[in-house]
Amino acid sequence: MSPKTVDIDATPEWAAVREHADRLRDTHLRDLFASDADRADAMTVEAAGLVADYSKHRVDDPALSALFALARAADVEGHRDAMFRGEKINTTENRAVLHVALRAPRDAEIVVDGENVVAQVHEVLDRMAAFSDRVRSGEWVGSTGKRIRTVVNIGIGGSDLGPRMAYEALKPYADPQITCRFVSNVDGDDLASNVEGLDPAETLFIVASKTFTTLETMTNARAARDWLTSNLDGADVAKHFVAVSTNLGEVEKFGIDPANTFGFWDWVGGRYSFDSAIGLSLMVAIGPSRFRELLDGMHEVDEHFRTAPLESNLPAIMGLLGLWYREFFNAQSHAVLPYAHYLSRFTDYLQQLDMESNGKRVRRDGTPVDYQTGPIVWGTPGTNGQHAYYQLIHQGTTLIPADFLAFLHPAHELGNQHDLLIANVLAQAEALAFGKTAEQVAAEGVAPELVPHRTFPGNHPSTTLVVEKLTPRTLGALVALYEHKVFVQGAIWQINSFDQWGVELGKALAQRIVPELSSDDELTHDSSTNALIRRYRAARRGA
Ligand SMILES: O=P(O)(O)OC[C@H]1O[C@](O)(CO)[C@@H](O)[C@@H]1O
Repeated sequence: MSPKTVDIDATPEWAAVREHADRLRDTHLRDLFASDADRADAMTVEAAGLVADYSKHRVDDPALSALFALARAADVEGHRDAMFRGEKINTTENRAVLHVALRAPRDAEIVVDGENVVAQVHEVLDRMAAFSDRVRSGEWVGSTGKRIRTVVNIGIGGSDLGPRMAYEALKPYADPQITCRFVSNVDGDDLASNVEGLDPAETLFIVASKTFTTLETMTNARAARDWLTSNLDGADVAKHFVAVSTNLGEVEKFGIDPANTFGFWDWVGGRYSFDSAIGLSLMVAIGPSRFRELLDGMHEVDEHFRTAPLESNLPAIMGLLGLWYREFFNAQSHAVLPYAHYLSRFTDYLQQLDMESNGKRVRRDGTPVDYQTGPIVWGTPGTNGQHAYYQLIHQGTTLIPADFLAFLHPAHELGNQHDLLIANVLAQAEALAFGKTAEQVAAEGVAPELVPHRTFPGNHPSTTLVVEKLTPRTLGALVALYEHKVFVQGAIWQINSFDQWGVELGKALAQRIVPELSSDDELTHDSSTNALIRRYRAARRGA
């Protein structure tokens, strides 16, 4: 059943949130903290080992109550329950949205079209585990009898970003005997540079594609097969290629043994799929039991999201705070700033999760939105960003709400380096919130003409997420937290967060341009595109 579309910005709850935003527009975080000694304690919530301090946000209790009322007016809880029940809430594709089933325990039951999908999930997980164990133990060998040393995942978007991010994040837990590489771009330099120096006899390719028709992935998969067969005498493709896909027919046509194909289902969206068989490369790297820990961390957050009242529901709180700034404070973007070297790919991953889900301009019923939807998500691990773009967050003219991610224990203890890292993340959140007044600057004896330059306005909001340590379990919990945050926002904005029609036009135009680049056919694009194609034709003919 399709959830009813509500004119959310015409509701009294929306108007009430706007009133609170107007009331608080000129209130400084300094004053909010000064007037409430318990603010930090009251605005800290814990779920599945994630502790979130959201006290450095420009809200007070009445504003938060209005936001929770808005979530209820949008029936966030009803949408959430419909998702968990397996209803086809992806209405434009008539699909259920059940990534939560991917991490459900073996004895759980979620029925879609008469089938308990949890049983299917565990059947595939068991096959993935058996395969991973064979590769990790050296029992799986390539054509010449050598064990596998490198796994190359070929995929793009959701079939790349998740396993790539998690492999980087969990490197300290990975088997040192096997290295994973990730090839995604149709730019031939990606594949070429990634296979450089590899021994094909010890290389296993995982072709990961939900549809098994994606131009980039299929082009790279064919090129990888050519590389294998031309560099390894008598190569047996079946021993060096496995596939992950929902399209088993196309996989077989490619020449991959169905026995070495790991399926998933149309109710798993690409950007919600790294905990399905799409995570096979990760499972090979970290092993099945650690992969299970990751799934358990996700499940713990699923249960929190499913059962906690909105007032203590972490994804709901983060989603509502994001919406507060996006719509009522004109914030265009949201920074995610992990103070963890191994989370180098986390924000890339979140970009697809958030921007492909909520970068929408029509509501579920096809009517246009007349309010802001998904923000631009960006960021890199600290402290590098501090020496690059933090200047703009501190003193620029744009409001950029941020999530700081801090871990109490590092993977490697090197002197007091972890203290230095943590001091930096705490200092940044503090500086952004409270700034430095002109009076404070002047009192330090700064020359009057420099005072404006050295003044920090502050009042920049952030959430600090504190986690014990980056482990498979906590990584899973973090990913599920952001998945559900995106869900909450999409539900309030009345959009379908689970389709991605916006990527289609460019794909279709590229298919049209490909043959034109190597022909003399008359061009019928706009004058700019025509001229650019002619320039390319001329350069390539001269090459
Ligand atoms: O797994 P596939 O089918 O190759 O698709 C890859 C990606 O392409 C998209 O469909 C569009 O970018 C993503 O949603 C998806 O993750």
